This record gives sequence, C-alpha cells and structure tokens, in this order.
Amino acid sequence: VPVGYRMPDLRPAHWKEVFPVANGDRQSPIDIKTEETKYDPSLRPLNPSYDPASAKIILNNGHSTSVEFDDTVNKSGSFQPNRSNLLSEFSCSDAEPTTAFVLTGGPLSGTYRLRQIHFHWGSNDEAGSEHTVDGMKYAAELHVVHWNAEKYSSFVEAASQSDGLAVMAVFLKIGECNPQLSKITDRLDTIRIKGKKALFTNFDPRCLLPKSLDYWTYFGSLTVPPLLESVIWIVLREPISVCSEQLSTAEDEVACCLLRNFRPPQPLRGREVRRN
Ligand SMILES: NS(=O)(=O)c1ccc(S(=O)(=O)NCc2cccs2)s1
Ligand SMILES: [Zn+2]
Repeated sequence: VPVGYRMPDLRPAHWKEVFPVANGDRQSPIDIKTEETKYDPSLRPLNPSYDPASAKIILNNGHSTSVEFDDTVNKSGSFQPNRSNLLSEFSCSDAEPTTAFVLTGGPLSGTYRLRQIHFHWGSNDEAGSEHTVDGMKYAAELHVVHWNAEKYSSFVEAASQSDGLAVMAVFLKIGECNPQLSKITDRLDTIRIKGKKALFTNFDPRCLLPKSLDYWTYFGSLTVPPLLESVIWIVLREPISVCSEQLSTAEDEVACCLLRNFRPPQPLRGREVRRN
C-alpha cells in the first residue's frame, strides 16, 4: 500500500464523503410506516417469470453473497424452450415453464430483466434487514435485482436512469428451515473468501418468494455504493421463513466480509409509499 495512503472508511456513515448522493432525496432503505402507506388502485399484480437455466454463478463480492444470472439474451428472446433446457422438474411452482426471466406488472411499465439476487443479514437473528416496517427489523432481506432492458441497452446504463432498476425485496424471518434457501446456503462453503465464485445453475428465484406477492412500492436507490437513485423498490409484505442454522451457516461461512452488510433506514424526504 503506498506510503500515506489512507484506506477509505467503508462504514455507511462515511459513504457521503465519496458518494455525495448518499445525502440525496431518494435514498434507500427506508422505514415503512404502514399507517402512512397509500393504497393505489392503478397498481397491478406482480408477474415474475424466471428461467432456472439462466442462473450461472454464486459469488461472494465482499459485501454480500449473490447469485448472478445471464441477462444477455437479446430482445428477440433467442432462447428456445425444450424439455432438456427447461428443467421444469426443478421448478417449485406449477407455473408454465418460461422462456424469459423478467419482472413485469406491479408499478412497472415495461419489462425488467433479472440480473442477480443477493442477501443482507446481520450478526444475529434480531437484525439484518435493510428496510424496516414500523421500526421493526427482520433477520435478513433478499433483493432480486432487475434492469429495464426494454428502454436501456445495458445494466450499467440502466443503473444511472431514474427508472432503470427494479429491486424486489423479500424479508426473511426466523422460523422453519427453508429448503429453497438451502440450495444457496449449502454452497456458501465454496465461496468463503471475497471474490470467490462457483458454478450455480438450475435455480428459480420464484422458489424463494412468499405465497402472497402483495407489496409496497416507492422510488429509491441502491443501498450500497454507488448509491445511484435509479431503483423502483417493490417490498413484499409477506416474509419468508429461514431457520437460525441457515442464517448462522451464512454468517459463519462468509463471516469474514459480510458480518453486517445492511445500511440503516434513510430519510423519506416527502416520498410516498404506495401499496396494492
Ligand atoms: N442492495 S441493492 O439491491 O441496492 C444492490 C446492491 C448492489 C447491486 S448490483 O449488484 O446490481 N450493483 C449495483 C451497481 C454497481 C455499479 C453500477 S450499478 S443492487
Ligand atoms: Zn441489496
């Protein structure tokens, strides 16, 4: 390390020194005050449909564990379904096998393509989620990251546009063990150190979603640097369950870099939180 080089302080309170947008007026996460959310009849049902074969790798990127998907299919949908590549027996829902991996409906206009999923957790079962509900923290939070592939030609371009990204957030609460989640936590030992990645496919994120897809939605930002204010947040109201062992596996396996990777709630700055 060069003499005199001062490692930047990576704690959330110092991010504004490197990313001034941290003090912006549409930062995430937020505390969702349920009494102040507004019912909006124009909000449509969410329609996630994912192709399990588009899952590619599991990655420890230093601040979270993520599953990366192949989001390069061109607009014409060159992927042709057939028995062998649909692996529908891997699907957890009786939904029709799909050839896309997109999120449509909800508050979105257009088609948002799946890019990656990742988790935020804490060092114990009491804290870990980024969004809170009436001040209550969940044990962890899953983020399903999509980008507006209809309007923009790449994820990085979309990430700098106000309607570029759509992230579906799912709360994890301590309860029954979650066999779908085990497909990920059982692989964490293969990516123990930062930057490590491993093959990971035949995974349908729909299997991690709760029964109800009712949601709150608001305009916000990435919750990690570069904190870009380009995210339409869709927070599912029903949590999924995870057992302590699964969460402690995650914390133990990759505790080195991920012990506490959740940003505290940010000022609402007059924004509205709508519900369907
Ligand atoms: N917690 S969250 O859902 O807000 C995310 C954190 C990281 C995300 S990313 O992997 O999509 N990279 C985001 C980008 C990096 C550079 C340009 S955009 S999304
Ligand atoms: Zn996240």
